[in-house]
Amino acid sequence: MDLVAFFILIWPPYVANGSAVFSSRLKTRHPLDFGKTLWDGRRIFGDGKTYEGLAIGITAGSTIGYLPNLLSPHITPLDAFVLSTTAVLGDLLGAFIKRRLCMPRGYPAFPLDQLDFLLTAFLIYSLYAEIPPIYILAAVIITPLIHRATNYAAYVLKLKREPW
Ligand SMILES: CC(C)=CCC/C(C)=C/CC/C(C)=C/CC/C(C)=C/COC[C@@H](COP(=O)(O)O)OC/C=C(\C)CC/C=C(\C)CC/C=C(\C)CCC=C(C)C
Ligand SMILES: Nc1ccn([C@@H]2O[C@H](COP(=O)(O)OP(=O)(O)OP(=O)(O)O)[C@@H](O)[C@H]2O)c(=O)n1
Ligand SMILES: [Mg+2]
Repeated sequence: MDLVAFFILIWPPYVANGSAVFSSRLKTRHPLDFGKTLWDGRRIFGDGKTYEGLAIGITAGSTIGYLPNLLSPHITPLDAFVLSTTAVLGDLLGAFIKRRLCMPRGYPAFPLDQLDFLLTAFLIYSLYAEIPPIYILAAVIITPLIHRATNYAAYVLKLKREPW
């Protein structure tokens, strides 16, 4: 397993998902679903998914997420954009599923919260590029542990309302 290639692949989705929480510091935010509910009376995505979070996640993931390639080129800027955009969309899909399961915003849903963004990014990326299966296995094992640590850090920094 090429550890550098592995890191370079998971970094754009990590940055995209991790940086979206910085939107919580903004004065005004706009929910992606405009507050609308579906047939079940539940919000489409909920207040935790905003245009601002989406924009920060895609921008940071495509830029900061690409930076390691300046030292060791493995993926293109377009790849970093695809991996970041699909990561934030995967997080959105996770929220959509949680709302359909009647879980309120912030309710813990293991392993959906931990893996929705990464597996969505990997799935879409693998439609046009190859991801070694061992990378997927390694990512599925380490990401929930890192997610726990980063979410706790985000909670301490008052970026998140829950420590999970
Ligand atoms: C590396 C190992 C083994 C452990 C990490 C230990 C640790 C405590 C790291 C702390 C990193 C840190 C200082 C984080 C600051 C707070 C922060 C931004 C947390 C982001 O976490 C939020 C969480 C939301 O997830 P959810 O929506 O699913 O609930 O995102 C989880 C993110 C990941 C699992 C990916 C891992 C993310 C990182 C390693 C850091 C993300 C990088 C950035 C945010 C880049 C900085 C961006 C800007 C705009 C400055
Ligand atoms: N597209 C996004 C993603 C995240 N966030 C911000 O980042 C925080 C943490 O994201 P996450 O943990 O995914 O949201 P939750 O509040 O846990 O909500 P959900 O139950 O819908 O996942 C959100 O509360 C929100 O402030 C955002 O504004 N827009
Ligand atoms: Mg969450």
